[in-house]
Amino acid sequence: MLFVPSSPLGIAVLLGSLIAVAALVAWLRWLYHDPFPYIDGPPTSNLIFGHFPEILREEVGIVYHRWHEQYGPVYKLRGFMGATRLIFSDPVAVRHIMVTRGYTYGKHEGVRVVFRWMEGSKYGMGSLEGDDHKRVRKMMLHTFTPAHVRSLHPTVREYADQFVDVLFQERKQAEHDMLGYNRSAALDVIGAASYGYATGGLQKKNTPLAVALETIVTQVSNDTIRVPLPAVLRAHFPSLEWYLLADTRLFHRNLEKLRRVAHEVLYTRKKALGVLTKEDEKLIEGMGIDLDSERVGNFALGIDDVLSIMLRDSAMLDPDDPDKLNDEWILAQILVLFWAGHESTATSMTWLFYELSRNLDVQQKVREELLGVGLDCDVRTLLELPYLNAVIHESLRLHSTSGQTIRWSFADDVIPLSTPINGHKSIVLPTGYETVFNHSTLNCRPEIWGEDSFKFRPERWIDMPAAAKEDTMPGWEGVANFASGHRLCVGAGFAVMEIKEVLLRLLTHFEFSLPDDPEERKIEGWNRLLTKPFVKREGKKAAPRLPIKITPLRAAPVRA
Ligand code: HEM
Repeated sequence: MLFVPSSPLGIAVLLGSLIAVAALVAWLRWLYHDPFPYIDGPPTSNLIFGHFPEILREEVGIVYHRWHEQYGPVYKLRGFMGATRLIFSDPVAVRHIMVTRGYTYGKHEGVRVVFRWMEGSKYGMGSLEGDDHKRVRKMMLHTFTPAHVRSLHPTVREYADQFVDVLFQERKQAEHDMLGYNRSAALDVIGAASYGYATGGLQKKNTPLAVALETIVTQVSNDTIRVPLPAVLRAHFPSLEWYLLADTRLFHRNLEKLRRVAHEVLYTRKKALGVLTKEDEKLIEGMGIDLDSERVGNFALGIDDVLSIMLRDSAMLDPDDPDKLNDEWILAQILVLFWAGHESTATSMTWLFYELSRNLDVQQKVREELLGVGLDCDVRTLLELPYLNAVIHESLRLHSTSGQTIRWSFADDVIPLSTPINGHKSIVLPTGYETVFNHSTLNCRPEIWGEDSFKFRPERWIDMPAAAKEDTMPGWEGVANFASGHRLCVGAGFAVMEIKEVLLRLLTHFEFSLPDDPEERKIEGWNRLLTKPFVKREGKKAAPRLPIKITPLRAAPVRA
């Protein structure tokens, strides 16, 4: 039986003893447990947190570049309590782990916990592994084929037009927060394209849905910007999940808002498709959901939004077909799409506007290409514009919003290497080790992109160096941002189409430049679940934002 002291002294003695035992375990592990003595790595003296404090001290990615330069494509770091983690940028090793060995590597339970929190259940794609992940992914891939993505283009165009209108309405402001606009736009787009749900974010910022999403992001990511204790505890003691959020009630309230929206869109669709059951009707009544609400009224049968395809696919399967997903599963994927489909696109788009505002010559060059095809250009033409493509790839290369991919070994394995390390042609990796792929390191390897690999120079994608053409690093079109293998982002094509359409409309109407105040121009990238821009003088605990000056280049369009 656990002895729980009641006096303050007793509690202090208990805590002190626990810390002493933890430190002893860490120290012993540190001294005696290193399965990779032939692999180098930077020293650290932090027994409990290993290299975490050093990683969090500098802007995202910086320290990894230094270590990569010093220790090469494979090195080791220490994690919590002396655990060893391996960092890879060797293409053969990365391909083996991310692509070839598939589900031998996956997400650590502590990471899956966070996905389960945010996706509101255990069925969301982000937290699934193995066969469960396979069947949901199969369904998702079917909804994001290139042809279907192109068919969603008119919806994206509608919101890109709204974006232009909002910027004209607010043009008198001296400065605009580009991150805020992009978030609203991306949320509107994903809501409409996925479920015909009008989130209304562009027209009325801070809608309850947007606020709920933002509050959850801030809550979940707050622990990773201070000392990494809660994040580390979560990773090692996932069963403590609810105790590790500062305000679980607030979290729950916001999650309920998201789940309610998910129910609204699911049952509106089911009604429209004629597959609403008696049980569904009871549930809707119990939740007080109005299926004829204006927000979801956008939908009409025949619009192939993502959810309709999921429901139709599922309806066609036999009840005992293992690929058939019941409502609980589909509800979870609705939340997955809200998360996966808006924050990452909005943040990537924001970094792109940052680069274009710092590089006005590039902005002008891409504007001329866009003016050349005109606002009515069809989606295929838009997707093939070479300079637009180069600009987006270059910004993604320099700014990976997800920062890194971490995979945990679920079984013993032997990892091949392209270049031996201290005579070892491969690494014997036991079960239960963390392998880390820092996107920025993978994207900016000087051996692939040359000495100026940290510079924004879109032309490098037009006249690609031979090493880049021959590069075998897995990823999406030469960048690591969208992960790879069986977890490659299913929405990458959609995200890029959306960014292209937004650029087409925004750059042909406005010029974007850095603010006049030099202090407002100093931007840093810190982790807030994703790598977001922060104004340097406000620090990394402030709200992320990107101040930008917007100047109209022509009169506001008159809409019919
Ligand atoms: C520039 C924008 C985007 C970036 C950088 C991005 C990045 C990523 C990354 C790194 C992953 C892998 C996460 C992991 O390892 O678990 C991922 C997965 C995913 N993304 Fe994206 N994403 C973007 C846009 C989108 C959009 C617009 C959608 C939907 C329309 C989307 C849907 C998904 C889904 C469903 C997954 C889960 C895939 C799986 O687990 O198999 N993403 N994304």
